[in-house]
Amino acid sequence: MATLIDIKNLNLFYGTFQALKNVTFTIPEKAITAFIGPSGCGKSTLLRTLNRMNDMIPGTKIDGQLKISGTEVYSNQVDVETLRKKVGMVFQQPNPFPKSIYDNIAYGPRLHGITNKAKLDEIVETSLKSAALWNEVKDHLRRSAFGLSGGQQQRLCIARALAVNPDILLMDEATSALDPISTLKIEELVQELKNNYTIVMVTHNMHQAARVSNQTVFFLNGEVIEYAETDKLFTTPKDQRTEDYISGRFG
Ligand SMILES: Nc1ncnc2c1ncn2[C@@H]1O[C@H](COP(=O)(O)OP(=O)(O)OP(=O)(O)O)[C@@H](O)[C@H]1O
Repeated sequence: MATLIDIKNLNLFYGTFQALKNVTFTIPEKAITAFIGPSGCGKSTLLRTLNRMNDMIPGTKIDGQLKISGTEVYSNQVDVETLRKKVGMVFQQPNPFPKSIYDNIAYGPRLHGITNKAKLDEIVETSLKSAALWNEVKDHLRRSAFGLSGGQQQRLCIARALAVNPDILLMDEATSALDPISTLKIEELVQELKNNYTIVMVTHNMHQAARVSNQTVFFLNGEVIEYAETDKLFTTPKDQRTEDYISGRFG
């Protein structure tokens, strides 16, 4: 699998607190990479560096290399709007806009200058189909997104991210607020999406990482302890700390 994201000696500080320490690994394209580790180990921080969401946190300092498709993400030349279009994000709590289902999906494309109704209709349909939601909502696209169930809202948020045609989808514990059936649906959906997108997911749920991902990265105290194919990491971890974590001895 070709490398899409190349991280080398990445350090991140919140003020004087160092949240990421010398992080080095690569993320392959069109695969699912899971970040696991105990609370506070830096998983979400690293995820947010990938589309520069940390830029919004005052006092954040970052050094080292973070390249996506060979381009340094933290270079002055990078247009953050364009970066965030290419690197979409789905959060823990479904966060649809207070708008109709249709307008939630059309929001991003409109922002990027698409006004043609037929084109928007097509994007809405394709995105909802890709997020496995179309059949459930196609007859009431003008209804408020708030009328959907939590699991449907999360698939709507995935559809909204897909509508601007990203390469990468970041998922920050995107199923932790959902019931088991909705979680399973999203896990199945993510398996489909990896055919066309590179997925990076933070999960607290080791079973989910083991079920869904191709690669797993184990973090502890801001450091990458182990990075391996998911099967290998869960069956024959190389580091004792990984073994202790996956066997439930801490965290
Ligand atoms: N905005 C912030 N300002 C200061 N410190 C922060 C900020 N965000 C996170 N941290 C600290 O950085 C460390 C890493 O946090 P992060 O949220 O990345 O961990 P995490 O592994 O995703 O945790 P969790 O699984 O609980 O979400 C923690 O010690 C946290 O307290």
